[in-house]
Amino acid sequence: MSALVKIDDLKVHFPIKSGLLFDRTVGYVYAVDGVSLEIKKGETYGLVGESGCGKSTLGRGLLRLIEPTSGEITFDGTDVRALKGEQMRLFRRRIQMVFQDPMSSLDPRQSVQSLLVEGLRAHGLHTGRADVQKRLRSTLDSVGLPASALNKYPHEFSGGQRQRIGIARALVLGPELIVADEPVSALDVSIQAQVINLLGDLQESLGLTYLVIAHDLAVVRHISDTIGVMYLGSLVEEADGDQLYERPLHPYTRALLSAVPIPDPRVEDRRERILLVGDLPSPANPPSGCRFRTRCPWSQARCAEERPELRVFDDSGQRVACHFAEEIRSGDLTPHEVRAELVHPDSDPAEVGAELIVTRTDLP
Ligand SMILES: Nc1ncnc2c1ncn2[C@@H]1O[C@H](COP(=O)(O)OP(=O)(O)OP(=O)(O)O)[C@@H](O)[C@H]1O
Repeated sequence: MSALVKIDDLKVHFPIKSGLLFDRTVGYVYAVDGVSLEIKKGETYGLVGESGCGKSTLGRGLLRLIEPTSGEITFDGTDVRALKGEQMRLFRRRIQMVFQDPMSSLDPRQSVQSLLVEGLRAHGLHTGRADVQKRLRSTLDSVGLPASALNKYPHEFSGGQRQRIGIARALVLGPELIVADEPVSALDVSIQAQVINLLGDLQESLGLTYLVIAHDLAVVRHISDTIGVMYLGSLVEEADGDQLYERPLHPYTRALLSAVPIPDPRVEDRRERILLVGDLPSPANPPSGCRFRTRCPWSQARCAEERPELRVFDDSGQRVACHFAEEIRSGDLTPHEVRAELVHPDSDPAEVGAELIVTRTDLP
């Protein structure tokens, strides 16, 4: 499969302004700080990480809703950062966004028909009443809503149905890539699966490519061909979906995975548990070297001095940005704190003084 999207060393730095007229730049928020990745045609790329790590900024930077500071973005062979005027408008039609909270992204005063027509009009696709009606009905049908929904308003629908309208609004323009930013995190768990299945069905029938942004690894697991893990503006690991779960290499990925509950108590009791304590450092003042080192139980002097590159780990194609991924995996490097007794599921994390706690029950 060829790459539909190529992002190379993308940086999005927001200036921090000060002074009476806010005319003095006193620093930067390094929201995205050198991310490179590729999204293949027809695949789903899941981007995960804690709140504030730069996922949404990356998605918006890709669409140039936020102007990147530096780096390259190629979409279907076109240099996105060089696009202007009409070319930019055409490009925007090819990529659409689906947002987290359908209620706040849909204007409550507009009927579904008017919400869908708005996009068509903005892109000059509002040609002929009969054609438009046909297009709207078939789009609604593809997201599992009846044609009668056209004359209703967002508040008349349930949360899951509203997200279907959000998806219809993106689809009506016939995009190739959909950037879905936390598409199900505002929905009840029972409804989440329905929306995720719908996204999967649409991908199959329409050949869509997705960038799905989520803070929850459980959400991206079932739909992602490739998963990228972000931490403080950087990609720390990237792998095929299954591979990432079977063999997480980066300490941060291991911590994220250990927070996902496993329904089987026999597995749940035995597995590795890494509790991340402490807040995400400020992206305005990131740690030197490896951004994760201040919360990493395996950090060494080198981690403060040298920022690890996202490098290919072995011929599986898995990539990891950690100087010591091999040593951690083989067990040659032991974590600083082993406080197994305190990470029993009933223990209160507030009692735990250590920065990070690791049990090593099922490590190699
Ligand atoms: N327009 C902006 N101006 C200044 N700082 C910003 C702006 N947008 C985002 N940031 C900062 O950039 C960092 C990354 O934010 P971003 O929203 O991309 O993270 P995220 O991982 O998507 O988190 P969330 O899931 O909470 O949206 C945060 O520290 C945020 O405060």
